[in-house]
Amino acid sequence: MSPSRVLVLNSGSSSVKYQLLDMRGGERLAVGLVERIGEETSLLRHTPAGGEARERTGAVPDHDAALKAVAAELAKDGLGVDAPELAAIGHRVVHGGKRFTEPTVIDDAVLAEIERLIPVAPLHNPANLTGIRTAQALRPDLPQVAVFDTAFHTTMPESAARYAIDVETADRHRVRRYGFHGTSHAYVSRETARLLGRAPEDVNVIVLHLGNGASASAVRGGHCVDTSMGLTPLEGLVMGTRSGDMDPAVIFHLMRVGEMSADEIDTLLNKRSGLIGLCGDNDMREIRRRVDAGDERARLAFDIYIHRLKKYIGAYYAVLGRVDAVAFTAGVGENAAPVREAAVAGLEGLGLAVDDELNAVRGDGARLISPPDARVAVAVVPTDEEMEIATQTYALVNASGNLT
Ligand SMILES: Nc1ncnc2c1ncn2[C@@H]1O[C@H](COP(=O)(O)OP(=O)(O)O)[C@@H](O)[C@H]1O
Ligand SMILES: CC(=O)OP(=O)(O)O
Ligand SMILES: [Mg+2]
Repeated sequence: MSPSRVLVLNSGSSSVKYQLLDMRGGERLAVGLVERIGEETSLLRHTPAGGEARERTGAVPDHDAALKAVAAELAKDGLGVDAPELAAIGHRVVHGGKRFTEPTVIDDAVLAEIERLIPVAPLHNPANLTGIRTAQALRPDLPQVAVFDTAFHTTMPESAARYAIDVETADRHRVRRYGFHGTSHAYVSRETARLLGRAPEDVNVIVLHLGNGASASAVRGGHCVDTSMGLTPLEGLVMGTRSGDMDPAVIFHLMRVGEMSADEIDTLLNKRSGLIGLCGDNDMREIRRRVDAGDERARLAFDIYIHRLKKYIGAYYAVLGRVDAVAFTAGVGENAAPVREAAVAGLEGLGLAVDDELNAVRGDGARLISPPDARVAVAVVPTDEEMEIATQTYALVNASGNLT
């Protein structure tokens, strides 16, 4: 039988999430993550199918070491990357620029392009590259496939993708809005249509991907028509550590009056802003705990986060004209009922409402949280970037005869 396993690596700025899947039966053989890479207290959590989770703490200095540790854990369960059943390794790559609109088998030219795009995804593309190079070293014979966060957004019309700046300057430097989290927006918009019992072509959805990074998208009939992230994953919503939208003149002001360098401002806006900059915490669980305890700074941070989210719901409602569903996903969207409640509060005029009891239910699958008679469905739809990457990777290696 031809090999049917796919290993998926989702390398973030300080973490790696991974899954080993058997695509013939759609079975998850192992899932895990390595967190706090580069710190003394890195954590590896590995869960084989049907088995107990194993945790290890201790310094994991970089992504290369993280992947080697992952490979060692897989080997303990007889699922080592040297297994002949492995068909391919699929990688989440955050920035694919304009060139990559589809999943792509990685060769030297693809690697060079991902590297060239580092300045516009400084937190993500370097980690993605390390993941690819380490995986290539472990299995040089296997196809390695890149699935790009930007791909789903390449259908955005020019009116949404262009900034209103001088066209020649923008084109010379490839300045435009690319959008990110596309694998998640694609998967969640499709799953939302399925939840409604309708074909994706017939459904307009606003997807709110609220993780540590966060973005919104307007999806019309299965195609993205607008999204909140731009040239880089800094634009748009308030995030864990990123500012999202602001007047670009803030940067010149900080340079001229604050005497800060471009690099200092880059770090400020990407790593010391958003929720952590506003209140010192970027985890929504901790922020809610502080809000409930009467902490004013946490309250203000929460209110700013919600205000921005609400503005995007309104904007994308106008972009789409008709909205069938609003879907909440990722760590915050799937778990934080108070965020969902506050984001939709007061939007009854748009046909949007949340049922308090349904919203409070904790569950694993996709579910509606709007009242049964609501004009627009509000849903919690868990994302599964790893499964989507595995599906696309497996389809590509089968189609291109790359299976060994
Ligand atoms: N039970 C929960 N309640 C509220 N927020 C949560 C919960 N679990 C996770 N989160 C939030 O989700 C975030 C992580 O989301 P995730 O989608 O995993 O992000 P990323 O992929 O960017 O690392 C955490 O920082 C935290 O704010
Ligand atoms: C693009 C992006 O912001 O990704 P993440 O949410 O994983 O940081
Ligand atoms: Mg994520």
